[in-house]
Amino acid sequence: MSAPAPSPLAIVDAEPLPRQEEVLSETALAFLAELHRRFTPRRDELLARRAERRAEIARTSTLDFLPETAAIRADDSWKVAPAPPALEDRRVEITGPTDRKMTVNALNSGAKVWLADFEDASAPTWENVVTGQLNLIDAYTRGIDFTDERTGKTYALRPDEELATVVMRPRGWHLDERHLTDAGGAPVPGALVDFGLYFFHNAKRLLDLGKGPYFYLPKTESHLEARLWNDVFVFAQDYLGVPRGTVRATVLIETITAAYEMEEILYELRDHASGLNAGRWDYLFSIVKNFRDAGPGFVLPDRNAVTMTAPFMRAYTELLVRTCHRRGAHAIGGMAAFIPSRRDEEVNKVAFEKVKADKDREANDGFDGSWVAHPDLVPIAMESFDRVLGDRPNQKDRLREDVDVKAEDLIAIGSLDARPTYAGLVNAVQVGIRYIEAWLRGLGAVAIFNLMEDAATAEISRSQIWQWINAGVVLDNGERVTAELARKVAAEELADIRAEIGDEAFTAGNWQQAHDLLLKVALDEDYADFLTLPAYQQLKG
Ligand SMILES: CC(=O)SCCNC(=O)CCNC(=O)[C@H](O)C(C)(C)COP(=O)(O)OP(=O)(O)OC[C@H]1O[C@@H](n2cnc3c(N)ncnc32)[C@H](O)[C@@H]1OP(=O)(O)O
Ligand SMILES: O=CC(=O)O
Repeated sequence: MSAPAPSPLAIVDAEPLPRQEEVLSETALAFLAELHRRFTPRRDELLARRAERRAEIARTSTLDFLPETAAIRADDSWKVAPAPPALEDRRVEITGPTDRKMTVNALNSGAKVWLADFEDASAPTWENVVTGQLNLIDAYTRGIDFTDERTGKTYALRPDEELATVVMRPRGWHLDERHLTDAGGAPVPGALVDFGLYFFHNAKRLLDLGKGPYFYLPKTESHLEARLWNDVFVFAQDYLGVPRGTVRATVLIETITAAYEMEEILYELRDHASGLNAGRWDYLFSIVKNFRDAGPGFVLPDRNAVTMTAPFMRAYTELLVRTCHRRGAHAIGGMAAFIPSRRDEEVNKVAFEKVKADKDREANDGFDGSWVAHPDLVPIAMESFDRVLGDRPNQKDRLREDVDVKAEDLIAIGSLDARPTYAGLVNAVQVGIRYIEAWLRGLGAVAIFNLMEDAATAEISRSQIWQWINAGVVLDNGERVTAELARKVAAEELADIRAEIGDEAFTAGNWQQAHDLLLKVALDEDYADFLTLPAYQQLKG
């Protein structure tokens, strides 16, 4: 029996955008409708499984490798598909949102790869969702060059061969796109919208350019979610008549549950997998979120005091490199949050030193490449990886058979010496308010106190406040963290911001709203799974 015709999707509650018909064409929408019809029910089931698993963690306060997939882990015979030429050498990857300027700057940055971000570095306004897709199409058709009317600066792409390879990051499974609904009024998952539009418009064009439709998959919590992505890829390739195996996906290992299923995730995606990435910030968020009520042994100190050399973080990255190389996949390092400043030499010096130390460690540990958040950091990371890789495109031959990570090593959180501080609480509140305010203005990534902040880093801040209150943490100054203390600190921060930027700018911004939202997601007993879920309800556009 043939499948029923896809229900038409409606664009709802959205002002028309210039050139939107180029992205939201009839044929593209029919493809999205088909993706939605086939895969959203399974997405819904998998979200329900997430909740069951979290309930299990709340009951047991532990995690282990899965007994039912032991045979996959024990089987030495399988490998992932060989990397396509454009993804053989990934020694430096720059990340960032897909606005027009960032698109040109990232492609020109000298990095091997650009993670074009529709996820944590992008607030999902309809405009960002649609024009981000247009910018990528314009980049591939070489129609993106422009002059910034505000500054008069002109932006033009360098010749083809020097451009970074794009690996596009769609939204995670949990976020819906409220501006696209089916006949029953149900929204289409943002992941399918972002993936679908990008794949539909660019897959063939990218093949003609000698590249391909490459993706970063965020916030995956299990190998079953990876299986869903694999099925989406198979269907999408067949639909467009593109050979199976053309898509390549790099999975972010950035949830604590996925860390126990790295092998299985690669196995599910083996015909489409090209690597794993150590998404450290979401990983910390996931640890706090999942063990938020597991007692004092799971309380993390101040966010900025948890470094990649903490034993449980090291266990995670070592296992990731070992797993990838055993299976022929690239292991890609994470984001050092220090941002340089073209105006402040001292800030620059600190950023360069910190990023160099981070990238040196990753290169020495066997990673094949790593992320930077800013073009001025590309040469720093390049040097770290050039030193170790030389002329080789990667170091997948370093199998790291010396690595032996046990289940308990990944959650040995109590092994840290540092304890939460009052300054850490203040910083969490400051970052939370300032980040949410920017997000409500449509900015998904911002520099705050010379650190890159995005949805993942802000999630850690608000979750730590929640956890510290729940665990009755006593800070270094002797104060117990309570909801009242958090409210007092937030009120002080709001007053400080008003004094800093003046009444006019304060009123023009979303500061009170951001303050209220932060307190909601940090204090509500009913912990929101993602801060972007309630924030999206309030996002205009
Ligand atoms: C945990 C995770 O998920 S990490 C991945 C998600 N996060 C990100 O991708 C963050 C990426 N980084 C950024 O968005 C930016 O670097 C920010 C917001 C942190 C700082 O940006 P700015 O304040 O514009 O920095 P700054 O003023 O120093 O920028 C200098 C120039 O570099 C450009 N630039 C800065 N970062 C980037 C980037 N990541 N990609 C491309 N260009 C960039 C700016 O556009 C600017 O260009 P211009 O000179 O033509 O105007
Ligand atoms: O997405 C990356 C992370 O560090 O989080």
